[in-house]
This record gives sequence, structure tokens and C-alpha cells, in this order.
Amino acid sequence: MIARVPVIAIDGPSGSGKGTIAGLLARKLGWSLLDSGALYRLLAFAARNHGVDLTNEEALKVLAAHLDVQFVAASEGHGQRIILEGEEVTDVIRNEQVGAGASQVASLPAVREALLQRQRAFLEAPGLVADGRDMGTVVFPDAPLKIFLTASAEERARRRYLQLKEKGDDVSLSSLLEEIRARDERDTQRVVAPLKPASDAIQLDSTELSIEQVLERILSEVANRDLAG
Ligand SMILES: Nc1ncnc2c1ncn2[C@@H]1O[C@H](COP(=O)(O)OP(=O)(O)O)[C@@H](O)[C@H]1O
Ligand SMILES: Nc1ccn([C@H]2C[C@H](O)[C@@H](COP(=O)(O)OP(=O)(O)O)O2)c(=O)n1
Repeated sequence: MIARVPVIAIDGPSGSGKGTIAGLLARKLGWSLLDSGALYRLLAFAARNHGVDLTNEEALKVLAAHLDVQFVAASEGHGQRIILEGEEVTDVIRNEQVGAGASQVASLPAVREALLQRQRAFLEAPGLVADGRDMGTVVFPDAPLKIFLTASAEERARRRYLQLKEKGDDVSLSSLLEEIRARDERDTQRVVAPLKPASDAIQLDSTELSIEQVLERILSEVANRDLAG
């Protein structure tokens, strides 16, 4: 029998720390990384470039199936880089406008279906860390470790504010909090694959925890389950 490649699914709302933790875990374990939110962001970004309306489900489905994207693994000095149609878009897809567009296209069933196999194709030995909203519920329901990472909306807005400010973006804390609340509402209320913890997920509230503490907590679960070989 072929041994199953293990997956660590990290789901949760915007700003809870999924991307940061997933990236650190993947590097620490030497596993692959799936930033599934980036796929929805790339689709929203590409749609704008190609003049496709964010409510045009048929056209978005075709665009999703043909997205020309490369994920370049992290190396010493920088994190994972993302190339869309030959151009580096790692940073430009991170703003809240693209995030809101991503959340909008992500509510369309045909789009989610078109991106499903693309996400599963990231699975390769020795393991995969997958970050998103439905990693543990839909994309990798058999994942042996599922984390549902949360934090208060105020703390998540504060983190996003510091992150964007650091990059030189002109943002206001109050509008970020509003956007985070609107995105939470859309992501949890949609009919397909809504944001919710899998029944077998470990819920981890990071409001009062540092990045190192969250990482430590997850690594202890990896060790308990003997996932890293
Ligand atoms: N536990 C934590 N404590 C403090 N800051 C955090 C923590 N986790 C993540 N951050 C910071 O919050 C910001 C948002 O984290 P990110 O990983 O992008 O969240 P998500 O992928 O869930 O949207 C980043 O600047 C990150 O460094
Ligand atoms: N697996 C996923 C990942 C993201 N999405 C949607 C919903 C999110 O609001 C957007 C953007 O996701 P992303 O993880 O990049 O956003 P945050 O970093 O958490 O702010 O995409 C999704 O529906 N399913």
C-alpha cells in the first residue's frame, strides 16, 4: 500500500496569521506550501486586467481554469514568490481591494470547482501545509491535522494595519476593521464551502499569542501525531 502524503490544513479568517504560520511550518518541515487564498486573489486580479466582471461566473470559471501562474518556493532571504502571466505579482495581490475581490469571486460555485483540482495538485511528498478557508472541510477532508486559527476582529485589523503600513500603503485602522468584518460576513455566509471549522479541527485563538507560541503549539501536535517522520 502507498503511504498517504500528510497534509496540515490551516483555515481561519483574514489576519488570523494563517499565511505566516503556514509559511514557517512548511519551511521548518521541508514540506510544500499551498496558499489557496492567493489563487482567489490571482483570479480577482486577472479578471480586472482582462476586463472580466467579478459577477460573471461563466467567464471567471474559464479564467480560473486557464490561470497562467507559477509559485516559486521560498528561499533564503525571501518568501514564496508568485508570477502571473510572466509578471511578478507577489505584493500587488496583497492589498485589501484585491482581498475583497477574491472574497467575491470565491462565493461562486463554478469558480471553486475550477480551482479544486489545481489545489489538490499541490500535494506531494513528504507533506503539504495548506492555508485557506476550506482546506480541512472540502479540499483535504482527510488531512491528519487541521487547525482553525482565529483572533478577535480588532486584533486582526491591527495586524493587517501594521503589515500594510510597513509596506508603505496608506491605510486607516477603522476602514480595515470594517473591511475585515465585511469579508468575515461574506466568507462565513456563502452557500458553498463557507468558512467554518472542520468537526475534527483544533481551534486556536491567537489573539493573545505570539507567532512563535502559535508555531510551537502546532509543532507539538505534529510531533504527537508523528507526522514529520
Ligand atoms: N500570533 C501573531 N501575533 C502577532 N502578529 C501576528 C501573529 N500571527 C500573524 N501576525 C502578523 O499579522 C499579519 C497578518 O498575518 P497573515 O499571516 O497575513 O494572516 P492571514 O494569512 O490569516 O490573513 C502579519 O503581519 C503577521 O506577521
Ligand atoms: N480556501 C480559500 C482561500 C481564500 N478564499 C477567499 C476568501 C478570502 O476572503 C479571499 C482571500 O483569501 P486570503 O487567504 O488570501 O486572505 P487573507 O490573507 O486571510 O486576508 O479568498 C476562499 O474562499 N477559500
